[in-house]
Amino acid sequence: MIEFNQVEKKYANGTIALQNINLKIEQGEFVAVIGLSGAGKSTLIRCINRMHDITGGRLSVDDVDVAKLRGKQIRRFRRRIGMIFQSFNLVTRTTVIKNVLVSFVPDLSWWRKVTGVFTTEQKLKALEALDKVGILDKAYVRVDQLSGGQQQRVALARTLAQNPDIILADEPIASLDPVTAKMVMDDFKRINKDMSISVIMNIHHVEVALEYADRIIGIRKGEVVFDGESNRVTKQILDEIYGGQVEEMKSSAEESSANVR
Ligand SMILES: Nc1ncnc2c1ncn2[C@@H]1O[C@H](COP(=O)(O)OP(=O)(O)OP(=O)(O)O)[C@@H](O)[C@H]1O
Repeated sequence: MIEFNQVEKKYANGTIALQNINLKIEQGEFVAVIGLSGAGKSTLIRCINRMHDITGGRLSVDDVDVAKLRGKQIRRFRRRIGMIFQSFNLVTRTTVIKNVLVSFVPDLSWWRKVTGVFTTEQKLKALEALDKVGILDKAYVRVDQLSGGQQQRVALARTLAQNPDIILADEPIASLDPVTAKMVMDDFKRINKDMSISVIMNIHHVEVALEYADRIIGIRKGEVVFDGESNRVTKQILDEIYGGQVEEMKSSAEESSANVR
């Protein structure tokens, strides 16, 4: 379980990005974090794996106080938490399978690190992860020959290969067209349900968030203003989260999906 207890995050320049955050996220939940740009969504999910240090309160993952982890402990802790970014973060000039195998580098003996020789078991695990996201046939294709959606699936496979308990996803579909975005969201949903991996996703597309996530956390100016099941989210709640800008956002989203078509 991920637990935020009166968490605060103040950046060095004095910006208070999060305050009074109290949340409990059980293993296996699919949570979407929504809110306006600058509301604190990225900060919230990046505190979970210590990409950002909190400045107040307590944040724990399975009773481990995240702020107290040091050196090797942080690296070990992060092995349990996959991270997916909008920009995929892949090495595009090499093959898909090599990108997935990267997740095993921390486990390699020093000579394997130097020679870049992976074990047969690791190669099989990498192929298995690619199969789980439906791109096994692309294993030996160079990443720069894949579409954006396929690249995001490679990133997802790389994360799956590390066998995580939690996947943090920071705007994973922001640079994808609506059809591809849906396929990637289907992957997240399947992984969440079949493997009981918690998914905590920061997402701008409200309709997608409501369709896929079981739980919505609405953030406004660094504070949680809504926390509940997706099917409880009303227009009034969205107005509270987005400060009455929902209609405006919907029409600009419709415009951009019309452009894609
Ligand atoms: N490294 C940083 N240093 C100082 N302030 C920061 C830093 N990162 C973010 N902030 C500020 O913290 C607040 C929350 O930012 P954050 O990126 O978490 O918002 P967000 O909801 O994810 O926004 P977006 O949807 O645009 O990504 C904003 O006011 C932002 O300007």
